[in-house]
Formats: sequence, C-alpha cells, structure tokens
Amino acid sequence: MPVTSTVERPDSAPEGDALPVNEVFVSLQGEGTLAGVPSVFVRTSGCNLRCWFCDSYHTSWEPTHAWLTLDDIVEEVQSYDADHVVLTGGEPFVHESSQDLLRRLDALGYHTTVETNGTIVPDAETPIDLASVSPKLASSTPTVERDPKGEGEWAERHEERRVDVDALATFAERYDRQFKFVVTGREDMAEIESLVAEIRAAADVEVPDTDVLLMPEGQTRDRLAETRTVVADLAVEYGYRYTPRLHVDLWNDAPET
Ligand SMILES: C[S@@+](CC[C@H](N)C(=O)[O-])C[C@H]1O[C@@H](n2cnc3c(N)ncnc32)[C@H](O)[C@@H]1O
Ligand SMILES: Nc1nc2[nH]cc(C(=O)O)c2c(=O)[nH]1
Ligand code: SF4
Ligand SMILES: [Mg+2]
Repeated sequence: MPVTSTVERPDSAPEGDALPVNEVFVSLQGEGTLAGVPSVFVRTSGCNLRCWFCDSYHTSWEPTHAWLTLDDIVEEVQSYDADHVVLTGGEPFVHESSQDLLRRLDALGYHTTVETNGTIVPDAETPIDLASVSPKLASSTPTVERDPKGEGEWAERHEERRVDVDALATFAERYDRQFKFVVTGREDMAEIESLVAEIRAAADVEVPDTDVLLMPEGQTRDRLAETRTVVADLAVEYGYRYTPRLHVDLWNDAPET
C-alpha cells in the first residue's frame, strides 16, 4: 500500500495509538540473516539521524507519511500471506507507538524484525524477535560535500547522535541481534573494529563475529556493482559476515520493494 500523502502538520496525530507511515508492502527480506524470507514491511517516517546515503529519503530528509492507527496497520499486515514482519523507517523508535505495534504483532504470533540505527532503546518488555541494528559510521555523516539537501546543516547533530555504545550493548543483551554496518570502503574497517570491541566491552553477553554483518553501501544496482565485491572481500579478510542487498539486486531502487 503506497502511503504517500504529505501531511501539512507532520506532528499532528489522530486520536488514539497511531504511527506516521510512509509505506506498507510485502517483499523478500533483502538484508541480513533472514535475507530471502517473505515479509511484510512497515516503514515509519521520521528519523533522529541524517545519513547522506539514506535510501529512504522520504522518511528522513523529507518525511512523507499518513498517520495510520495501529488497528489500520495490523489490518494491512494481516491482509498479506506472510508470518514475518519488518518494522523499519526512518527510525522506528523515535515513535513510542512502535513499541505498542510490536506488542500487538507479537501477540498475533508474527516474527518481528526491527531495523534500527541503535541509538534509541525501547522499553525492556518490548518484544522483538530480531533486532537488526545498523550503527552509523563516520562515513555516513552528511558533510557539506555529501549533503543531499542543504549545506551540511545536519552534520554536527548527526555526528553527536550517531553512536551510543551503551544503547548498542543493551540491544545485544536483550535480543537476538545482528549488527549490520553499511560499508563504503576499506576506510570504514578501523571504526567497525573499534566499535565492535567497545560493544563487547560494554555488554555482558558475547557478541560473536557471526553477529557482525558488512553490507555494501548502494541504493542502486550500479552503485552496488562498485561496492559489493570490495565489501565481500573485506568480510573474508576480517572474518565477519557479508550481507547482500537482495532487493536492490532484484528490483533496483523501485519503491515498495
Ligand atoms: C533506511 S534504514 C531504516 C532503519 C534505521 N533508521 C537504520 O538506519 O537502521 C534501513 C536499512 O538500510 C540501510 N541503508 C540505508 N541506506 C543505505 C545505502 N545507501 N546503502 C546500504 N544500506 C543502506 C540502513 O543502514 C539500515 O540497515
Ligand atoms: N526487501 C527489502 N528488505 C529490506 N530489509 C531492510 C529494509 C529497510 O529498508 O529497512 C528493506 C527494504 O527496504 N526492502
Ligand atoms: S538512520 Fe536510517 S533512516 Fe535515518 S537517515 Fe540513516 S539510514 Fe536513513
Ligand atoms: Mg530499505
């Protein structure tokens, strides 16, 4: 279901429990350890970060959405023949109601994955079957040269917010998880190594190398053609896992895929 109406006042929610939703669609999970699994995607709008490469521009740089009640969302999810739901965004956890949606989906027996940047931790009792955490590296920062919209106005705020090691460690402690790093090139590896070491030091559970995934940066097949082999070779070299971007391989940058 395309949900593309821009609301005049993005902060105005209807009565009751609701979320600003950019799109709901069924596809194959394209990323991570569940790649290939048919899943319903619920994409909330709004983000606390601004990655220059964000492939969901209309949830971050120019948020576009309709406010849907949780009843509407659940009904839409149930209209598809899939038992996996991926809650993504934007950053789902900027919205308190994302936690309520996860509780509702869990009660209905769905397997839930949340795609999150790992900076906002939900309440401890929020049920999540797979926390798919994608910590943002320095190479994601929208500097003047890489700002898709302005002239680097977001760079400082993005830089301040993009990593919270305690939050990342909490995700590791509470949930089945994967740490999925967007890799632009070899330059990113030193930061990934030190961040993984920091998460391991802060968490009171083990974080094996198999929970660390390298994902090539690329919103399009053309860009992935440049990055995927480089990143696959880095995964072999460092002993981390590689994840494709199946949906980009299959459908390029088409919406609702
Ligand atoms: C749009 S984000 C939404 C969830 C959350 N805000 C986050 O960043 O994890 C969904 C996934 O796409 C990844 N992503 C966004 N833009 C990308 C790009 N240009 N290349 C590769 N991965 C990208 C993010 O890192 C994240 O794993
Ligand atoms: N097919 C498909 N798989 C995905 N896995 C994570 C996605 C996301 O945008 O969070 C995504 C997406 O947008 N499409
Ligand atoms: S954190 Fe996620 S949604 Fe937000 S700008 Fe970065 S990739 Fe886009
Ligand atoms: Mg996506």
